[in-house]
Amino acid sequence: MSLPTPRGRQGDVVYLPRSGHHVVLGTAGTGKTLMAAWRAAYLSSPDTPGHGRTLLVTYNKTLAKYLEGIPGLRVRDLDVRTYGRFSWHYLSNSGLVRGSNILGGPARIRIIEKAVDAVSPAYRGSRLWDRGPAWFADEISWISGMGFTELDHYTDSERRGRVTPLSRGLRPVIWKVMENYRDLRRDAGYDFDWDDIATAVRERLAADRREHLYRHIVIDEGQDLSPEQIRSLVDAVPEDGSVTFFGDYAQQIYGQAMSWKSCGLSVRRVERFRDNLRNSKAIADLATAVSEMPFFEKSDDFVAPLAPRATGPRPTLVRCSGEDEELRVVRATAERLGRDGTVAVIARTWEAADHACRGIRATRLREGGFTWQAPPGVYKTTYHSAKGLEFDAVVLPLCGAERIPDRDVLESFDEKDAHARESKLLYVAITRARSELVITYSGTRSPLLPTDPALFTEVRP
Ligand SMILES: Nc1ncnc2c1ncn2[C@@H]1O[C@H](COP(=O)(O)OP(=O)(O)OP(=O)(O)O)[C@@H](O)[C@H]1O
Repeated sequence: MSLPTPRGRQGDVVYLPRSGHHVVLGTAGTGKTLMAAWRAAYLSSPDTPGHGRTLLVTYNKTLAKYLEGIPGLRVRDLDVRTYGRFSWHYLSNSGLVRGSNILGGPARIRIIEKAVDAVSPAYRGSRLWDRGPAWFADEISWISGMGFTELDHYTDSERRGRVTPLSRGLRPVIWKVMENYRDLRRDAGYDFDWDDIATAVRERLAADRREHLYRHIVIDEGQDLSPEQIRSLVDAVPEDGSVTFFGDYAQQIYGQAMSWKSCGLSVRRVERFRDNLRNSKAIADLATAVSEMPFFEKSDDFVAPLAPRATGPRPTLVRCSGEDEELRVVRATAERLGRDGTVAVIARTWEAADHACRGIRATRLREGGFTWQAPPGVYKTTYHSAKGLEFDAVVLPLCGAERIPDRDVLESFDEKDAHARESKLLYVAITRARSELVITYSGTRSPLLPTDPALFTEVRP
């Protein structure tokens, strides 16, 4: 099957000028991923004047694999990559990374914890140390993502992405933790982590006299790349090349909270997609209600959606007497819906997704596994990894207040920040469903779910 033909504004976006920078914002399900694919295919096609090798880049591996599988994208001059893969390859080809010496995941958190232990005795009594290592990891990611190389840049910056402001007086202390972490990391044999690698890419590009590998870069889910990552992509194309950025700020789930405006993109006008072509009206109404909750932070880049035309049943909210009953409902519902179409059980964590699907056949979508024309069946994934994908039906299990917002996030951030972050994830998860959505909970339902009874059909098993 080939790509659906662009409609209306979509066609204008595919054929935007072949040089310069372009920004396309759109709400969920408006065709950004498809048009990113179309644009990348157009820019790399030998029939296009000014064509050249093109990179289609996105944040998460599952989406990159999904894009790779689109038939129209299997062409010689087009590479589909995650940002991590692009940056690693570039530095590796330049001899600047050895093997896999880029730090990430729990090992990074452990080193940050050691850095906190090393710095904290000099500032005994500070409330800063009440924060968990995940909070420090997030702050260090933010500093790296902004590309700050001097303390002054950090102390003078407006710290976006936190509902609760972070006092400027504490920033030199956090900077010390970051420096200490980087020293410890180097001692452990790691030159970079996945956040500061972008600055290394930029530094290398500035000194690189070789011909540019890519003439055009198309970015999907651009809101999840840090400003420094976007700047590195802008630096990676020649002057007669192009960067096209597609994004949705309502789905910004990686904490950077910065607009494309701070990313080195200079554009004449911003294109906006408002027609949701994925969700039924009832599902889109629920997503809109989530985005209208008081803690859901909306930036200037938020695009108000138009109500979709597709009809479908209202989302079902199943109130269960306990977790055992809830899991029985989730498994039976997923098996029933998976007979005729694709159904994803999307949970907040991998542990919850595996738990919810225990005993049934479900394909785990961790680093791929979901293709352009996936067959009917049950798929399981997390809110983060479902990014960019879509399914005929979605089941969101374990949506009680005990689990959503996530406990670890609540412990690491204060309640306002935690709710702002977690409601974006919930928004992403809800908007993955084309026509059917089932949400289950036991105990008290999550405070992140809207309370308007008109949005759901509420049932007990
Ligand atoms: N021109 C079109 N013709 C037919 N279907 C379309 C068209 N454009 C988009 N769609 C359909 O709309 C749905 C959403 O498209 P897509 O995944 O590209 O949206 P998106 O904006 O990237 O969404 P999200 O940001 O929520 O992941 C898909 O099912 C896609 O096939």
